[in-house]
Amino acid sequence: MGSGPRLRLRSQRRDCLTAVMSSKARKQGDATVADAAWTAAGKAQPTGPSGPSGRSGRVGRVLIAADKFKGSLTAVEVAERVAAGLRRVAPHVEVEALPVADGGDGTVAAAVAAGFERREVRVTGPLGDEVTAAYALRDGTAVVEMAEASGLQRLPDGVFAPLTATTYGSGELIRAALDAGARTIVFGVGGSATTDGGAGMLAALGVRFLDAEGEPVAPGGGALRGLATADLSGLDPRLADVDVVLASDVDNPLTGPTGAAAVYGPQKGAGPEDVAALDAALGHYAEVLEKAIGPRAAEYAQSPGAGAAGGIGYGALVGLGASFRPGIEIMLDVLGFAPALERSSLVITGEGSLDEQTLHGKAPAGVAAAARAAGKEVVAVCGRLALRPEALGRAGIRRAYALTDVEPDVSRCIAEAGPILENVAERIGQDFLA
Ligand SMILES: Nc1ncnc2c1ncn2[C@@H]1O[C@H](COP(=O)(O)OP(=O)(O)O)[C@@H](O)[C@H]1O
Ligand SMILES: O=C(O)[C@@H](CO)OP(=O)(O)O
Repeated sequence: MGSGPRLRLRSQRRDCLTAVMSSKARKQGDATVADAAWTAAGKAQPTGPSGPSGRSGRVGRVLIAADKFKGSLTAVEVAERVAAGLRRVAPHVEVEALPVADGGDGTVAAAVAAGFERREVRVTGPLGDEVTAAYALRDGTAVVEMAEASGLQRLPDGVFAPLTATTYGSGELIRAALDAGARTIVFGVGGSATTDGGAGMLAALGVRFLDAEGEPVAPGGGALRGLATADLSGLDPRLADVDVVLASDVDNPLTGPTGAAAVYGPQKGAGPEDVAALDAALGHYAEVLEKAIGPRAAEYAQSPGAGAAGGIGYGALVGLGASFRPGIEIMLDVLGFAPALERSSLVITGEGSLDEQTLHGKAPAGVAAAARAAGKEVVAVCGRLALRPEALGRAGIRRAYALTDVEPDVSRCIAEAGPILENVAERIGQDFLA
């Protein structure tokens, strides 16, 4: 496995959303300016809670670094609503928004909110139809999100295709990033409709996957059972000079009981027989690749992240020379989280459901770990909360605020997520900022 690129943190880069919010804050009077000066001096006041309410006295800039609430709010909307609620009770407080993502769907949107340029490309969707997908580009770094081309969100009418869905479009997105001159590609994976081991992606980048008759195998993971040879000689030569970082929030191997098909196949519509067929097909695919490129192909199949997004992690490790990094970790670097953290004293993170999964490398856990290491106070917002206070505390989250605390009817929480989140943010403002 190659070593990952050293992405430099860009100091003081303010994102578009932040600029909007800051200018709004400035309009609210001198108090904000005074507060901004105080935070700019980098002298974050001690933020330890001073009472049962968690009120911490004077808090400097607030950093909102939350992921989306899947199914109800994008990460940008979460940031906007939280900022609006905070302002109602603490208009003097300066707020900075840095929507985050962990490699799955929403990753390009987070990069764009942080100032990357959004580039759209027509690519092949999971069922072979054309879709418009976007990647993000800034200063030679491209953020490519496989879900943009090959995600569940791309299935027309939500009809699953566990055996036939292809990652070909993800390869086309990578090709577009290469055409644009990217030197580093952060390849965010997750939220996929596919279980093809990344064969479609590699085919789009020049690898030939042939059956016993010498014909290209059909798209999708199911057809990999009939794979006879893999020819990597036509792989796009530009990949040799580009650092590819596999950004994933899961570290599953390619196959077996914790592999791509067994764990994530069912959420793509795979029944037990499909799971068995896909698992066998992926195992066979790895054997064919081992014949083509040697034992490292077998080693990669066991590597963390190989089983991400239907095995596209494996395809990226084997074919693109990618290095694996936990998605939220690399994305925090890409988004410029460290400097934003430094100028803040309270961090608000969150996602739709704060649960056990959150603790295993999802965005709020990554944000909280980094913020805690920097001695910052962290609270979380979420649609639903399924973690006990002790578990939150271990993750570095002082308190979590759920929409369902305000509105017990979950369907209303989803339908009216924005206004309810503003109310929740008001409570945070009262507890920590007023
Ligand atoms: N507004 C909301 N109110 C209550 N629950 C929500 C809301 N939005 C999302 N959720 C819950 O969060 C789940 C999505 O979790 P989330 O953490 O956003 O994504 P992931 O699937 O990556 O874990 C939804 O299935 C739903 O249960
Ligand atoms: O696409 C997938 O197979 C899974 C794992 O990578 O994604 P998510 O974590 O979003 O369920």
